[in-house]
Amino acid sequence: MAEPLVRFEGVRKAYGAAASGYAVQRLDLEVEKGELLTLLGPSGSGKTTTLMLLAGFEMPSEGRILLGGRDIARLPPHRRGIGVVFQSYALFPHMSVAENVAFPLEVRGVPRAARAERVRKALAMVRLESFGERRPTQLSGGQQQRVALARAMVFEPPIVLLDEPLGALDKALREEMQYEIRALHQRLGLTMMYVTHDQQEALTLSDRIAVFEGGRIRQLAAPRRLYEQPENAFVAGFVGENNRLPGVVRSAPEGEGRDRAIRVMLDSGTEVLARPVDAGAPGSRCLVAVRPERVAVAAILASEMGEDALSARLVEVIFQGDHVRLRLSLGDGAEVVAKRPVGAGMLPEPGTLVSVAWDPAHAHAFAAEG
Ligand SMILES: Nc1ncnc2c1ncn2[C@@H]1O[C@H](COP(=O)(O)OP(=O)(O)OP(=O)(O)O)[C@@H](O)[C@H]1O
Repeated sequence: MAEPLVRFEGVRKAYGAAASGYAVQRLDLEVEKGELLTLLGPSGSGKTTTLMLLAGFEMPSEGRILLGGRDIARLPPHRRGIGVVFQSYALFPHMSVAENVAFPLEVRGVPRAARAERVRKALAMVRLESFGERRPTQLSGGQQQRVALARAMVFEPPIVLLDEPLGALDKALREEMQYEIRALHQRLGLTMMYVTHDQQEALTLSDRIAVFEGGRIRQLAAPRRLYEQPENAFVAGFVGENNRLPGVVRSAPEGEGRDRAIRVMLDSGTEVLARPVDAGAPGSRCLVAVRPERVAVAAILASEMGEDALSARLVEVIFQGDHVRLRLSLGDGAEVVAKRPVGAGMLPEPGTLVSVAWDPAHAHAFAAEG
């Protein structure tokens, strides 16, 4: 195996005394050359700290960080040769767009003639060739962020770090920029480490996603795997939408492969089959998670639908453009949401007694957390 471009080895970071806690708990993480790795997690989970440790703006309390196989502990930020893009564009207002992009070349002593050509190329990469003479204030937010990207890439750094770079943009522009960053990453084979708390953004952009919680990585996987096979209740709840049904494990696993299942008594009073992920032994509390798009709803009584169907009352139908959401009450306060494409058949009236069911292979049973 080729040496990863970046390697965090047992890295911990406490901002104050260790007794007051670690912002990053114990990080072992590798970034491969040419990959776009996203750090995803709620506010305060340690994503920015991890990025700052790599950029050199913070120092680890323990552990090592290697870049290209070399320990970078003693290198100040400007000698690490890493490109950084922040949420606030941090462009120099008194300089033109071209001067902003030329700045990293200037500090690295690139001769003037070579600078002009590289600036032109970098601006072309972000489709701003004709904007070189403008001031940053004469650009839209999206354009300013593209200048910041050009400035971070112009000196061809081995890795570009991006901290919520699209956080200040409106939704439409954010989505457009996501495709643009992805295209740049693929076309140029750039290695990128990207911080966001927006799971949709992470799913769109990433080769792999590291899900952070409380300074730890809870799962590191490709987007599809993360979505379809979350390894714990936290990831199941944070990535994509999930119905979360608390209950108690009733039986040890039976069956093999896709059919491996346990029985769970839901708090709402029904027993269901689910695929065990990290659920404990019989008697322990657990959480069954089912994606709304996996919940089938039929306007017949549960007893007619099959032994694993639950009976529910349709509470509300919410129109959401390309799909409708059905809110269903299981009794005892428990609710399930189902998602259906628009035009997928007649819908029962709110108030109707219906049945809901799902393939047990799509119901994941996790150990209850917290
Ligand atoms: N300079 C600092 N001094 C002290 N504590 C800090 C400092 N920076 C961050 N922290 C703390 O470290 C923890 C992790 O913060 P960090 O900014 O890395 O999280 P994050 O996941 O990037 O959050 P956000 O999405 O809100 O930016 C938090 O508890 C935060 O309060």
